[in-house]
Parts: sequence; structure tokens; C-alpha cells
Amino acid sequence: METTAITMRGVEQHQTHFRLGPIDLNIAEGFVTAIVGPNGSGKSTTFRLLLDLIKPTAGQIQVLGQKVGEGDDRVLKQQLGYLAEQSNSEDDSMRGSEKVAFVRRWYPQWDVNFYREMLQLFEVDDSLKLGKMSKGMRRKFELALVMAHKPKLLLLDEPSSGLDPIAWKTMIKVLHRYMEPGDRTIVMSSHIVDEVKRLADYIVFMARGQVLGTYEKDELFQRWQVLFVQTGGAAAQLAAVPGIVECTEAGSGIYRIVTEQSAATEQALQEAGHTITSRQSLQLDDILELLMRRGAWS
Ligand SMILES: Nc1ncnc2c1ncn2[C@@H]1O[C@H](COP(=O)(O)OP(=O)(O)OP(=O)(O)O)[C@@H](O)[C@H]1O
Repeated sequence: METTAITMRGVEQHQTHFRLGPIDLNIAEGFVTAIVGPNGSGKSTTFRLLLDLIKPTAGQIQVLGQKVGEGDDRVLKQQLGYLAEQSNSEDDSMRGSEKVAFVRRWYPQWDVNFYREMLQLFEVDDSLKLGKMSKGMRRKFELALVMAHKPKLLLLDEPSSGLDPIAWKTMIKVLHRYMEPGDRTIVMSSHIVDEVKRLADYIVFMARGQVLGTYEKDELFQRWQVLFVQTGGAAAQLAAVPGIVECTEAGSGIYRIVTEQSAATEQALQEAGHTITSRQSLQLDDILELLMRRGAWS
């Protein structure tokens, strides 16, 4: 694998009603990784651990080559940008421009032109008080705010929450452009299938505080397929076919097969004399559901 921007080793975080981990995770530098999982699966908790906003109960975390929670992390923090899931209501009475004046002092590399350009693209007026901005407007402002120092690692917790479809498209464009230099990394959580499809290079599935797996996006969609198969009555032979995750009878000797190794499954089906009548890609949420079911969690 490529150089890692983030490494988590045996990381656990215990709360009264929630346990995260143990998590072992590598996130590649120079790519977009999307963390996908149901509500309460631990995505935001993971972000907070990476930023040292909460401490792990066990394990070690490295971000951009530095151990989190050890030594002077000022230089590391200047290389990070974090968009929290929810706005901080304590900032409501501040104007956008006042918030910027406050934040930019921490970042010597703050790029005022880039910030202005983003406000223009998103059509945001930063002279408004943050509490007076609409939800989407504030989200766009905050996105510009966390990107203006051009961090090497951008952590975005549900970035498109509250954005209208036009603003959403602008955000996708902005993030694609952000990745162009090749040495930047984005880790984002998202519930929007289309967003993950358009932006992510890698997908990390999470559920109930556990990482279910990390997958290269194109390979994931290529491997996970639904095949409709005419068995000619020899359905029992399907049990020996590799990669099958689910198999249901669809009527008239046709079986609906979900596979996570489409190439191997198709080859074995053909060698056994079965006919594949059609195939479809599986959606991201269906893959997550099947992975969760396999973990016997749902
Ligand atoms: N079944 C549950 N019922 C109520 N709260 C839960 C449950 N599971 C987890 N939580 C809460 O969720 C928190 C962990 O979730 P976290 O915010 O990290 O998840 P998330 O994946 O970001 O969720 P979301 O998609 O809703 O933003 C824990 O602090 C815990 O309090």
C-alpha cells in the first residue's frame, strides 16, 4: 500500500454506553477515504480520536507520521483541517469574518485568496453572524474556513449535511480540485451513496464501533455483484461455488446470487455449466448491510 496518512493500532475507546474498537486501520496518503456506517457506529468518535479531542482507552494512533497525544503537536495541527459534524453554537454571535480573523492566527500558511474564492463559489457572505446564516450557508462557510490553510489532511464529518443539490455539486468540484496537487488526503464520513461514489478512492465500512473492512472503491464495486443464474436444476452444486454471500431462488430454475468475488464466482459457475442470465452492481448500502449481516450484528 501507499504511504499512510493515518495508522491506528489496537485503538479502543470506552464510553458508558458505547465501545469503539479495537480498531486497526491504515489510511493512504494522497487519496480520499470515505468512512461509511450506520448512525452511532463510531465515525465521529474516530475523528475526535485522530484530533486528540478525546483519548483512546487503549492503542496507538499516528497521524502524518506523528504519534497523537505525545509531545508538541502544534506543527501537526497546522497540517490538519477538521469539519465537525455539528456547528459550535458558542460561535453564533460572531460574524463569519470575525471567526476567520480569530482562526487564521493559528495558521501561517492561511491563503486569503483561496478562502475568498471559496466563499465566492459557495455564494457565502461572511459579514453575517454565524447564528443568522442558514444551515447550508453555515456549512459552506465552515468548509471554506477549514480548507483555507490548505491542510495536508482534511477530516470532514458529513460535509454535505444541509447542502442543497447545487451547493453539493460545488462541494464535490471543490474537493476534487483540492486533491489535484496529489499530496493531500481527505478522510470523510458520509451517508450519501452518490457522494462516496464520486469522491472516494477507498471506503472504510464501520458498524457498532468496529471496522468491517477497507476496500478500494472500484475493486469493491467490481467484486460485489448480483448474478442471476440458470442452474438447469442442479442448484445443490452452487454450494461449492466460491464468493457467494447470498443465494435465493428467483423462480423458474433461476437463482439470484450475491457474490463478493464476481470473477471467481462467474468462472466457477461457467465451469459447472450454469448460465448467467444477467448481472448488476450492488449499491454501497446493500454491501454494508451484507457485511453487517455476516458479522451477525443485525
Ligand atoms: N444504539 C445506540 N443508541 C443510542 N446511542 C448510541 C447507540 N450506539 C451508539 N450510540 C452513541 O453514539 C456515539 C458514537 O457514535 P458516533 O457519534 O461516533 O457515531 P457516528 O458513526 O458518527 O454516528 P452518526 O452517523 O449518527 O453521526 C456514542 O457516544 C454513543 O453514545
